[in-house]
Amino acid sequence: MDDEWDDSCDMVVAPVVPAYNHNNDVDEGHSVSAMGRGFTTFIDEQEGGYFTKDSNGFGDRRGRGGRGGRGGRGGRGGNRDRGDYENGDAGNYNGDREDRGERGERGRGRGRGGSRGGGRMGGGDSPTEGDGEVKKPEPVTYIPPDPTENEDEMFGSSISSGINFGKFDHIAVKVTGENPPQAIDSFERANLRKFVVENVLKSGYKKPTPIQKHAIPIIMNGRDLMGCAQTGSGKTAAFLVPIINTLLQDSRELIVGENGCAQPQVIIVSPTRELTLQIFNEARKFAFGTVLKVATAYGGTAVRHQSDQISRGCHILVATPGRLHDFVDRNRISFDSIRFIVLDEADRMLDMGFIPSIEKMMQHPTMVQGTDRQTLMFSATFPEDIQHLAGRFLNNYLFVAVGIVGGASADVEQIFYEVSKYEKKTKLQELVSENVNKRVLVFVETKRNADFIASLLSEQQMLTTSIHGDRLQREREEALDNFKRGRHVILVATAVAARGLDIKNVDIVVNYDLPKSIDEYVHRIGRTGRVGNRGMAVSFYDSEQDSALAADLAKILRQGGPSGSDIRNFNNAVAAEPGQEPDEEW
Ligand SMILES: Nc1ncnc2c1ncn2[C@@H]1O[C@H](COP(=O)(O)OP(=O)(O)OP(=O)(O)O)[C@@H](O)[C@H]1O
Repeated sequence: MDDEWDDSCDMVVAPVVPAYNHNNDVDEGHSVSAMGRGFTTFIDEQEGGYFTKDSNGFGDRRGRGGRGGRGGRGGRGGNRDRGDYENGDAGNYNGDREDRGERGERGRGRGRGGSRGGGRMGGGDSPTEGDGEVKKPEPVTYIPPDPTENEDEMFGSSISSGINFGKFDHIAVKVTGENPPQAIDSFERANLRKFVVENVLKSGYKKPTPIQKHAIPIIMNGRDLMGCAQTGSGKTAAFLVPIINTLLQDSRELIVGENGCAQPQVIIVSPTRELTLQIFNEARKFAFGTVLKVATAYGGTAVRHQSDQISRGCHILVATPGRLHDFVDRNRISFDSIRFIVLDEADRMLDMGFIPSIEKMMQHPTMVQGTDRQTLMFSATFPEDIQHLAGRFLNNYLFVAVGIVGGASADVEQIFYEVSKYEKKTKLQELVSENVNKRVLVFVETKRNADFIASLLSEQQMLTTSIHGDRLQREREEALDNFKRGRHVILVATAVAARGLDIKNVDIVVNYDLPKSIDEYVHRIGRTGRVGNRGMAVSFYDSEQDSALAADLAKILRQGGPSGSDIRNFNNAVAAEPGQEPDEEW
């Protein structure tokens, strides 16, 4: 029973901190004052129409979603990524102690003051109610739908490559480090096993992208890797394909220890639950038809359910750090058999919010030596200070940079409107009415504003939903699914949706509020214009709020990246591709 599981939770209770008097609830994963949680335009399927409610969009279940831990403020320069990597998936070991962030599932219906900061496992996820009384956390009962077994559905999830896919070949690639292996130029000639090639081809991949051309042989040759390539350029397959191939080529016994303690051979960690779920589905796809078992562990879901799956043994575990540590602390997972560790969105995973979790994993007593495993890190952005940190976990690694490290996808047209905060609403309304039936992803800074904007657009008869850290996990997954399937054409999101999510046909990304860091901007606009498809990003620039970002934005618009190259200054940096940087029209 989940209850038992949760009761035995070794929770450290943070000291009671007076309610933080936040301004309009910047979405850092802490509590907001009471208000409806989440907004969705209701789709009345029976009637075939829709109606809207100005409630929380979920009938009378008005309990607040509680809080997760503080998302951990970005390391560099203060407010970096102060977003919604929330509900405790971010760092501070609140982990899935984050589950308690979901206690609103039972609808307590009262707001709570947020405890800011946070010590170990307390962080923003203290079980105190603001009155100093310690409440027993309610267990999370959400069991996500079983992953599809339908082959068409499984392989149909990819975004089809677009008109500019061929131009990937013109992007300069730099590979630095000792003895890089030769890049591949086709999946068929990459010495991959039959099943793996079949699964790649069934996914609709005809040619590898530049990061895949380099990362696949590097990983198959047993090397560690830091890989940097623009958003939507196939980094996920760049690590999954060679890992799965290696697991099949050099198979090892799948071990489940005493009391169902699983020993995965691969751990892939990512900063958000939705991204974790997406990578899990990708891994299932590339491992389809093989003996490999893939499992997932992420917060906001019933622990027992995931625990049962994992205890059957898994070669590959895709997890958020919080839930991963919850399982590790309870001896449900150990690192004794690890062969690969992957940090996806690695710069985020090594940022202040997550670094304690990553260190905890890397230094865990059961973790194999760095030289006995491969450690792989991927992101579209990789600031130098984070690269320094990353170096601690890597062993004689190769660094692959496709194009400019931290550069924006050249397939995204970037448009800016200078608007004051009072004009934003009208401008957004105009924009969506000029783009009826287009799929629009709107980023806002606060959870409260996400709901507000979603309800505003719904009043305009736009099928709109929202995703943010105050929504229950079930609601978050439903919102994303409805947006993916086109049942809702507008998704209003906080930063929780900024990284990694691969959604077909996102026509326009709107930065209703610009983010605080340029890297975050690059990730957000990268939700459109993926795999050679064209996309558009419209940003509302408020000179009172956003001037600190202006210089970096100008750089990005000139197609320059903010973050440089391999910090190790290898002399052997080679432009591995003959091509030049793409010209203007790119
Ligand atoms: N070689 C390929 N040919 C065609 N499509 C591909 C290829 N590789 C990946 N894709 C598809 O491209 C899309 C983007 O891939 P993916 O999500 O791995 O990008 P990413 O580089 O990780 O982006 P982000 O930085 O935003 O996380 C996916 O739908 C994926 O299935």
